[in-house]
Amino acid sequence: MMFSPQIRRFLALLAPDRGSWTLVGGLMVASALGEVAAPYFTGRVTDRVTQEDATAAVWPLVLVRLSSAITELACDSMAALALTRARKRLQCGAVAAVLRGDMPGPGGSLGDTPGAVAERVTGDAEVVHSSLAHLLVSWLWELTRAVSLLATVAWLSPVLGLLTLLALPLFLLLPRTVGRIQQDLARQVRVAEANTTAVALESLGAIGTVRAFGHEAGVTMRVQQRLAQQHQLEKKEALAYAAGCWASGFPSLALKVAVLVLGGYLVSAGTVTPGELVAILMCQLHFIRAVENVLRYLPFLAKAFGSSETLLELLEQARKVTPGAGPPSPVTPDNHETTWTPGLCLKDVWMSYPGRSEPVLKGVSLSLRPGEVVAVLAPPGGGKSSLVAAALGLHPLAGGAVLLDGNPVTPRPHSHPCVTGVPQCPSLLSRSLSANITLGWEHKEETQVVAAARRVGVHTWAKQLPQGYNTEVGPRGMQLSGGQTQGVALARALLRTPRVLVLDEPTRALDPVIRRQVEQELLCSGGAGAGEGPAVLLVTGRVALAQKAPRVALLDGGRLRELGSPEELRTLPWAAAGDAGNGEGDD
Ligand SMILES: Nc1ncnc2c1ncn2[C@@H]1O[C@H](COP(=O)(O)OP(=O)(O)OP(=O)(O)O)[C@@H](O)[C@H]1O
Repeated sequence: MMFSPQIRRFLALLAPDRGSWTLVGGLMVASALGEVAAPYFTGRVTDRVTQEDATAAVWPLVLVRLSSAITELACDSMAALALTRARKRLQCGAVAAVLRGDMPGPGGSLGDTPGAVAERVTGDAEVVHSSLAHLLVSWLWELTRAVSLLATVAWLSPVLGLLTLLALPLFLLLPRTVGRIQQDLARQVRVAEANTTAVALESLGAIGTVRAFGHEAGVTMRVQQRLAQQHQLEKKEALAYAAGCWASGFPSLALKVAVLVLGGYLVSAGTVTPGELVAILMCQLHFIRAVENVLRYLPFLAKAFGSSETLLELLEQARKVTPGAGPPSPVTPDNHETTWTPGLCLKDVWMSYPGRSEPVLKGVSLSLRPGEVVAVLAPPGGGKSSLVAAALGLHPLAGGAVLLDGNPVTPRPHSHPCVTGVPQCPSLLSRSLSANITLGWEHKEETQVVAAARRVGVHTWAKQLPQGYNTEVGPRGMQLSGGQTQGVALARALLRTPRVLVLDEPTRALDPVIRRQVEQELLCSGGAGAGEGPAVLLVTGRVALAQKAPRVALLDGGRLRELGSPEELRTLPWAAAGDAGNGEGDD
């Protein structure tokens, strides 16, 4: 049977519980027999009312109804459990796919900030679960009842069964059209809600800056504009809902009249007995109610599907990206030829951002042998962080390749990180200082953690904390200063003894004394000789730091040019003014 992509995605979500759902279906059909029993046996009693054994038809009715009630209870419980498992799968799957990079994270279609992405993932999954927990099971009940009742009518009188069947398109077409409109609107409303939340979170996150610059009115207006857009969509959604209710009521009236007229004729013609007509009329009444309920639940179901669509669509894409054999490299296009060279090699790397007409990296090539240190100097906005993201394999490339010993660089979970980086704004998690340094490498000895911390000046302040390395750093490391956070990120990278260290303005937030120590450490961590220690790619806007490196390259306008020697920096007017532009004095 052909389903719409939306239903297919939803069924894929329920598929792992297909055994439970098959049992739920079986129990539903068994229970629906109880619904059919009432009209059927009432008809039998009507026909036998003049006979002595009229009560003989009553006992089966009682027994069938009783077992039907028990079956219904078992069925509801099983369905509720299966739906809870589906919600867990949806949430865990989405979070895992975002973390793996298979699904867009902040800045993608789920939202601009981590808060917006989290709100979409949990919010969408919650809406789907709460709607479906109430609706899907009830809807399936009504559908099963409707089918059983229609089958009974057709069995008692094929003509009246056919009439009922012919009336069905009237039941379906009108509400379906309205349902589509509702579904579309529901999706738009979810997007508008997420946008409003993103704007509110952004404003609250930057409340200090907003107040300092007296921009409260502007921010409030922005939030109001988003709310107004959302309100407009919700009004349309309410109108569509009212239209949906009307569309589900009108066809039932038409069917009732038709069955009464034709049924009366069939009794007078002797085709059906009066008892059978009573049973048919009762079945019809229940059938119409069941179909009305099926249709009444449809808009809500459509809304639930609409709310989950983006998430399910992205999960489906994520599944296609990762077919069984492990994730492909997110950075190296499939058809790129690889050649074996030791160390890190950026080969003709191109990188673009959506919505930006010009590539941010244009054919960047650079190789670092083990133990080599290369500084890349770039002006503000010159593409430093983009180059670092490319070197770490964190951003898809538009062209070219990033290779380590001839193999594409891929951030793989649970494997030894051969290429490690320190971003310009490192992230800490709400854990202890020690756990933030080890982060995923909990097997490391405390002495190793302390040794790494000593190398970057973290030990000096860490030992003064109330619980030393076990001190909690607070949500997102809020209890540490910018310089301390940068130190932790550096210790984290060094602890892993990587083959390549990629550093983005690694000492910017450090105080001058520690900065000198750390710079010395980083510039020497390459083993001070080719072939030993990690290769270090040091990306910076500070001329004074770049000058200390044995090899220097300039990144400007997306293109990389390596200088003959660091001394050449003195001859560049742009570079000479660079540090002043950064607002950071040289040592
Ligand atoms: N996600 C993004 N979407 C669109 N454009 C982006 C994105 N990230 C960066 N850019 C743009 O790409 C260019 C390079 O950005 P990048 O952050 O790599 O520069 P940078 O040298 O690290 O900047 P800074 O000196 O501020 O650290 C900038 O013009 C920036 O506006």
